[in-house]
Amino acid sequence: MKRQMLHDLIENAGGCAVTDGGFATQLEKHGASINDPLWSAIYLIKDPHLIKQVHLEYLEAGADILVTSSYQGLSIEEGESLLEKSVKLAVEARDGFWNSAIINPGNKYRRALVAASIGSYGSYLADGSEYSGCYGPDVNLKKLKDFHRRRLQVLVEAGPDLLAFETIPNKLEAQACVELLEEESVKIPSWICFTTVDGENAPSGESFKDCLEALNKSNKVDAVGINCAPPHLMENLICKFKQLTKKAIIVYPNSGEVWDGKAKKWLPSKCFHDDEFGFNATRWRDLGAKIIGGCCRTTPSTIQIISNALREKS
Ligand SMILES: C[S+](C)CC[C@H](N)C(=O)O
Ligand SMILES: N[C@@H](CCS)C(=O)O
Ligand SMILES: [Zn+2]
Repeated sequence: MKRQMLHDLIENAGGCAVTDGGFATQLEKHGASINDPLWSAIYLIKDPHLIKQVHLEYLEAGADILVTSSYQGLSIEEGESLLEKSVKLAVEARDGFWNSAIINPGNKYRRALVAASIGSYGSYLADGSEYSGCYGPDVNLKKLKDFHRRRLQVLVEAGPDLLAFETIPNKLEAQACVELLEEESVKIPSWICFTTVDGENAPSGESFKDCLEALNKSNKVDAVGINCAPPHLMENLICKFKQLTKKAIIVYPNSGEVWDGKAKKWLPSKCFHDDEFGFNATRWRDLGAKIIGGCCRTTPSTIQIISNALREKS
């Protein structure tokens, strides 16, 4: 049953599954220029092969979940077909990789799931507000639902295994996402991830207790957690979320660099190097995280280290 897919994956992975790392970051490692309102989705037009290659690199590194390149961008005419294409490319990468893996007697991989990325309204605004939570007085629940509805419909129609709401910075948008999942009768699992700056609250200043209220009440939400926040904040947040929800907890932090929304670049800050992700991933798992990966400024080598650490016999 589709609804069970995410929980089955977690169980098959021994209680903690690995999601992939920064998608745009890895595109950039290949020389891509993503300084565009569509962000990584621009490569759906410019170079779809590169999109598939990045997915394959994350699969090789041990990712159990691929997040599609649909984080930003439906604001252009061909937006709908691009969204479909983002799912198709990830599914093709997954299927090709899996068909080769299973004929290998020493296969150590699991069949990965494809999660359709739905970035926050703030990411579309491209003003850094996915890290501030400040959408201004004109943004209400209806506006956020109107913004997300069509993209959600098109992505679900394209046939991913699950939906990944990413970098949600406030309670209102979390509520909009849940209401849409209910209204659209979405049958596949979903996760909703928040950003945070202080490691205690959502960027808007609202408590995670408040932000999680609507999510906890809905059986359309399978996992909740944090993405694209500094890794040193994860321990405290996992403990906090354990008190606030019975849902599976997911963390996929960035490297610790901070996004400057005006200058459009990552600024150095308190970072984890790849080798620190291994030990920390085992800590996060032991504290109760059920899905662990990386976000911006992490790469397949980060995911390889996480995957190796989580699969080592303890
Ligand atoms: C994950 S953030 C760094 C994505 C980019 C941002 N929304 C922008 O368009 O500038
Ligand atoms: N899935 C997106 C998230 C950005 S915060 C990416 O990895 O580029
Ligand atoms: Zn990120």
